[in-house]
Amino acid sequence: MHAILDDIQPVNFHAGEQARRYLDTLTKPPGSLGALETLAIQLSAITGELKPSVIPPAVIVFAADHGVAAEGVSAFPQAVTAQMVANFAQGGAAVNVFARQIGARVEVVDVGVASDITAAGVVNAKVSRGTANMAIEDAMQPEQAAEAINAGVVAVERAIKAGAKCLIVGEMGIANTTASSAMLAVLTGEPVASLVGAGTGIDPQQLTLKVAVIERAIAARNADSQAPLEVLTKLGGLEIAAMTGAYLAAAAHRLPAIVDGFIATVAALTACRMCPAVRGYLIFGHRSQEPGHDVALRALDAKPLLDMGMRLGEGSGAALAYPLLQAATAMMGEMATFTDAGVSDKAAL
Ligand SMILES: Cc1cc2ncn([C@H]3O[C@H](COP(=O)(O)O)[C@@H](O)[C@H]3O)c2cc1C
Ligand SMILES: O=C(O)c1cccnc1
Repeated sequence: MHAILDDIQPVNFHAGEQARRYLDTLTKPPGSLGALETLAIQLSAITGELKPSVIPPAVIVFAADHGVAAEGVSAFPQAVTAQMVANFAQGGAAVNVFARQIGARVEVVDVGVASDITAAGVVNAKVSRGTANMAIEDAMQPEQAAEAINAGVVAVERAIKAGAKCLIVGEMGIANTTASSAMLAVLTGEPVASLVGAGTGIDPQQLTLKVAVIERAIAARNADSQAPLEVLTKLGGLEIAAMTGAYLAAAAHRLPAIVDGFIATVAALTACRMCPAVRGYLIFGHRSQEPGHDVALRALDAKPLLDMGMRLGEGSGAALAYPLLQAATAMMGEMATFTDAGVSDKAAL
């Protein structure tokens, strides 16, 4: 993991500036394509290329279970994690559908599902059978968190070898909004009640219990808010650690990564706290309805591309946003310049 941190360089500011200047030579009023222009500049800064490609995208879903599910913090039983892994493997989940739309394969990586996974095609990188219950003990041991981070790094490097030019990571893990909320409260210092949401759809009574469980876990684990790895280890999850590793690897390999919803953004915040240069490689796909997502986005000074009222995870919102990146790169690659098209620019009037 230290090796990957050493490999991360800031995005190429100079390449971004070149893209900004080139955009104003294209046949449109300067700045008229708005956020698409900002996106094109960022993609040039990430890749160092004036006309980069984001094709093909890779979708990787990390799955793991959470000991804290035993506290009754989710609307669904823990067994759903493994059942959804089988569904991903069969191509039937929302993220499979959206991945097919964008021409991406979905790789499913088991980093810590609590039961044996028999579904074909699932990558076995199981670190343990779920985390420990953070209300009672540290969710992970430091070596487990490191192993899960490394599973994320390895998965991204596998995707790059297969030709990936853009990364979308998602997650599946019943009770992972509880783990993410606990991490976020410690990392930002915001009150737990201000960022906890309904996750899979718990009722108000269960929500009160969820807040209490998280507050109890935070007090008992006593993680140092300035030590992101410790926060991840004591309060996080194996799939959240793998996602953190995936964002670190994307940055190290200068690969644009589209961040999904609440859980993904907490992993992204963790990666950025570990290495602030990661931030430049991240594009935020959508705004989740989970209240903590706004807190996490603010902590990263991030503005998501889409606002669809979604609250699913799996990488679904990031996959939906991907065509906007394609549009940004196509604009750079295919639009005529004022000179090429013989269109008068403002300066020529
Ligand atoms: C069928 C089903 C499919 C899902 N796909 C993603 N999640 C999402 O819901 C879970 C987090 O919510 P909580 O913390 O309330 O358990 C995660 O697994 C997340 O990816 C799902 C949840 C369910 C039930
Ligand atoms: O935004 C998310 O990632 C999310 C929200 C609720 C449940 N699962 C995931």
